[in-house]
Amino acid sequence: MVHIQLQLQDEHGAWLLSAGHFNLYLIRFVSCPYHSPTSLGALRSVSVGTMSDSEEDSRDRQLKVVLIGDGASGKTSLATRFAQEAFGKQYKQTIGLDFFLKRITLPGNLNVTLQVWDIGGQSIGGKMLDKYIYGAQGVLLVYDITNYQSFENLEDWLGMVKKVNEDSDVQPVVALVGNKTDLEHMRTVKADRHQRFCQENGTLSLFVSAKTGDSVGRRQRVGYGGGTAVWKVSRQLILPLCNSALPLVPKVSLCFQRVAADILGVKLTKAEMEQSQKVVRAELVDYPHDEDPSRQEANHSKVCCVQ
Ligand SMILES: Nc1nc2c(ncn2[C@@H]2O[C@H](COP(=O)(O)OP(=O)(O)OP(=O)(O)O)[C@@H](O)[C@H]2O)c(=O)[nH]1
Repeated sequence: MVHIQLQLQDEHGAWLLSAGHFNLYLIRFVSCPYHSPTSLGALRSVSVGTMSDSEEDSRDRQLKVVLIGDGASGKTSLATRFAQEAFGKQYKQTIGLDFFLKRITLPGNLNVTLQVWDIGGQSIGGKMLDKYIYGAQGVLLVYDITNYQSFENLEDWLGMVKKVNEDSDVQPVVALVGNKTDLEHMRTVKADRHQRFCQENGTLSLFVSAKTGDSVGRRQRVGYGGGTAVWKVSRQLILPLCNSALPLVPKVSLCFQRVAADILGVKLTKAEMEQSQKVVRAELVDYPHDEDPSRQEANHSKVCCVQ
């Protein structure tokens, strides 16, 4: 086992990443020009050493999770909410990709370091996308519930994930993430379209708001899609929730936690799910489908969220 210490700075000298015990594929990443130099700066240092068996036993598990989906669907916001509990209103397009690291603990005191690869929406036509996705154990397919096109384009994003993994025995855990649920009143992608996509493609199903950190609006029964032989989908996690009298909604951090747990085959109990989530009630205002949501701006104040 090789122990690697990496330190990366952006072009302004801010630390992007400083951590050890990385897998070898990240080293490949560093040594190849996968990244636009404008968003990933200098590699500060690399040290390589060996690790004993006992050290290896006690080390954190490392998981690579990629966020993909159209530009402005909220991938960076989700990653920032997860890693830094922060949200920025201003849109700054991700060029290439950005990294986030966060350590989480799963049941059984299992420490997991998630490497979150936030892939810019413009990468869909680019040459590097397959390389960014390669090796990911988890894939969050993100769309904006108020932007139907961002949902439609998921076929292309998922197609790329399938292509990258076509020769692989182990398939990534894929989650469909409907973001911006705080804008429920502007929703253009119906929840049943979302669920159908999950069933057809065997993905996990999540609704979130990077802005609030929660899922708000229509109370969402968290569930898995129907599953196919192609995708690795564990149903263990969801059963307790499906049986729950009160459907629950996840916090952003729980989405990442659930994907990590599913990758590692760890079962989260209902109590563990509830620990990191708030149930949010919202009064809904339903509009005719053919109405342009932008014309509904004046009615936004009718939506009231009670926590
Ligand atoms: N209301 C609301 N706005 C959000 C939410 N998530 C993101 N946004 C906003 O949507 C815009 C785009 O968010 P980003 O996170 O930069 O989107 P992205 O998918 O990373 O975009 P690319 O870098 O182009 O791929 C920003 O103005 C965010 O503030 C959300 O949950 N609710």
